[in-house]
Amino acid sequence: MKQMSSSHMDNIPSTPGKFKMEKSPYNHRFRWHYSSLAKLTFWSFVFLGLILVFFYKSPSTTSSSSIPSDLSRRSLKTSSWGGLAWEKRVRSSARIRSRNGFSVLVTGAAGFVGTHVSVALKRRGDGVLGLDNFNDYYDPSLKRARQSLLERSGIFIVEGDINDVALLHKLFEVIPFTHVMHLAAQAGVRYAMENPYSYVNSNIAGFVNLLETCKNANPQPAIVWASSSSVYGLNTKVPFSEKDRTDQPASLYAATKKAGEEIAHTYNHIYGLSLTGLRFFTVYGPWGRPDMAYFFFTRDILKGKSIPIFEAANHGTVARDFTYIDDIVKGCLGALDTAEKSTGSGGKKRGPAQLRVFNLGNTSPVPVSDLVSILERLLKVKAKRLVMKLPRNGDVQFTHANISFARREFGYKPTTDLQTGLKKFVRWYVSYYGSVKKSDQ
Ligand SMILES: O=C(O)[C@H]1O[C@H](OP(=O)(O)OP(=O)(O)OC[C@H]2O[C@@H](n3ccc(=O)[nH]c3=O)[C@H](O)[C@@H]2O)[C@H](O)[C@@H](O)[C@H]1O
Repeated sequence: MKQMSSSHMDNIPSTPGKFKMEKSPYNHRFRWHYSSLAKLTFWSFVFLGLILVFFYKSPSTTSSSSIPSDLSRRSLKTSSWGGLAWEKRVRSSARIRSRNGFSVLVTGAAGFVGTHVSVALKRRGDGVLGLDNFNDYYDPSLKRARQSLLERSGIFIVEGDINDVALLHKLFEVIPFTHVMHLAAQAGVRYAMENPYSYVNSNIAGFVNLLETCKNANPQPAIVWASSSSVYGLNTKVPFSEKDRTDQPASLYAATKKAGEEIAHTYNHIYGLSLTGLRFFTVYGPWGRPDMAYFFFTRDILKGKSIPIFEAANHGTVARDFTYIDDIVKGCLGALDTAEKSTGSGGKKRGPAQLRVFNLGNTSPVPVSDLVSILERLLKVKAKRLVMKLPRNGDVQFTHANISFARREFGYKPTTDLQTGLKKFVRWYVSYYGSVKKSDQ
């Protein structure tokens, strides 16, 4: 904004050079007054124009957030909320319909995990309100389709951003949420090299905004949020345990999730917020993310395009502990159900509060080349494999979860193997995108 106004001002020729002296002093005075008036009018218009431009460009006139425009370019632009009808929809969506049910704010509700978790919560009678900015990191029409799915279950998704402080404040003013399921994030390991600020904006600034609102809320909600298996970074000891070091992230994505875990510690320590971080291990399934390998491999195999399969040095196997979405949903609900209440109120801590981190994985890593073989069988199409060296852009060679902690705390027990889960994914993929030709996402 500042830049715009100064460059605009630089383009206006300076008036003294243009000022033509008149012989008569009266004339002169008249000309001077006339000129001053014209100048005053002119600058008033410029000023008014700048104000108008500011309000037009501003994402929400009620927002007190001051995120630089490049950081918020994919996030705040869709914000539209407020009004009586809007409030009515919010209340109806968040209404609890079962005894001892929760009222849960689900951020990232139009996302892959967010959609599945929201439906599961609603189904058992909890009140669910979604929040999503519908950004275009991947095809927003898939997010809209998920939104329609949620609407059919009576779940309203507020269109807005976790960086919109005024919006978050308003939501907590309307609904005294008992829980927040925080799944809004900038995901994807490799994209962090392309758009690093998006990770800082969503995974750090957005998370802090949310925690600020939660800490001031009365009552404070308990928060369960999505961390990532990527925090184990370059660790070589497997399976990964929550007790292992997490100080050598291999991507900015991982670093922002790790930062989230430290930030969670701080808000728990200072304000008594109950916080549970879930380290998801490569979640896949129907309604999944098109930026993930299993998803775009399916698309490209069907199209007859070659697919890049990474391998480590000396033909080393690259493998992931792929975890099916239904197992992840069970883990999310288990974490919510065992989350203790926050202990603070109105921004003040009243006692120690719960702080937890859990691995949610499948406990059986599968090489990426085996994933491709399963897809080939399910799709009945031979893949054009292009074996490539694992790029040095954030990928790690291997992930494997130790889940004993989640099993002990809330009986987490994944039951879907990759073959079964991919079968369900492929069935969904074909029904959603129709024929091969139409699968042009
Ligand atoms: O557990 C997590 O915390 C993360 O999981 C997911 O990251 P990843 O495990 O890296 O998933 P994904 O990209 O599907 O690659 C899968 C495999 O295919 C390999 N891979 C990938 C691309 C390619 O072109 N070729 C290839 O072989 C690749 O080397 C890898 O071995 C989420 O995206 C991330 O948001 C985060 O949630």
